[in-house]
Amino acid sequence: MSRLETHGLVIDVPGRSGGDPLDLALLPGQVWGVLGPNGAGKTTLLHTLAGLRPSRAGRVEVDGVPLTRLRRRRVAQCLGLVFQEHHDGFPATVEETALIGRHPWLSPWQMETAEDLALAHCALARLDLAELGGRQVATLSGGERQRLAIATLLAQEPGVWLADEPTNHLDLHHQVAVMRLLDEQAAGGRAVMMCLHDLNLAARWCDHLLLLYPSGEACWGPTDRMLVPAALERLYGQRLASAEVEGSRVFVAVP
Ligand SMILES: Nc1ncnc2c1ncn2[C@@H]1O[C@H](COP(=O)(O)OP(=O)(O)OP(=O)(O)O)[C@@H](O)[C@H]1O
Repeated sequence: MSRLETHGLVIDVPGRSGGDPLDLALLPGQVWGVLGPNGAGKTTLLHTLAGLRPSRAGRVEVDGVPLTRLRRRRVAQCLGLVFQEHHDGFPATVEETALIGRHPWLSPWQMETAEDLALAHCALARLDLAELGGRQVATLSGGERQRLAIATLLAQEPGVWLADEPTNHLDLHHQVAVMRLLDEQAAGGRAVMMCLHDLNLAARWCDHLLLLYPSGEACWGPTDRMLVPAALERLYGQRLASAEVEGSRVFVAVP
């Protein structure tokens, strides 16, 4: 189980002069949603948290240790990232791709063990991909490809899940299944942060929200304190109507 913290973190969004410093604590058991309009910096934030991009100021810490001091292998054991776009570098099957999730746990040149294979199969089955193990990834549909990315992270077993629009390309059933999976990960002591465009998924599944404005302004806190219609309307530059449905707040954009 890992704890991810930022101290005075200013993400490096090209062309943006400033940005509120972020002092976040993503704790085991928490599910954070990152909301903001296109270009606000959500992906940049996730990539910065994963150590894939330098920050402009401040630092990211995993379990109290600056990310920059950790070896990449250790980072990959602690943090897992579902990318918004999937680029397949070389031809691979679904099973081989899920097994990549086990690489942070193997020594250099070590072959995957039967246990690694079992974990990959279990992850594929959890994402309804058991039947597709032998298929080339390039032949998958968009939703299948997205579920494979999540299955690969499940096989990786990181303490912190960073997911960039995890419901991209997914039908309604699989959207709920993936949100339930992320919720279970948190219930099992992992920490989850995801970028979302769907306010209703954020309201239903996230216990904390970070609102990123295009200016670089940011605010964060428990979901019930952040789902203020006026603040959300300012965030998106969009009028919203809201209602309570089965105990959840639901938002609809009003043309
Ligand atoms: N390599 C780059 N060169 C120039 N501009 C970049 C680069 N990477 C990101 N940007 C810009 O930084 C801004 C933030 O991008 P980012 O992908 O973090 O936004 P986002 O909030 O995730 O958006 P979306 O909701 O569209 O996914 C955007 O305006 C984007 O065009």
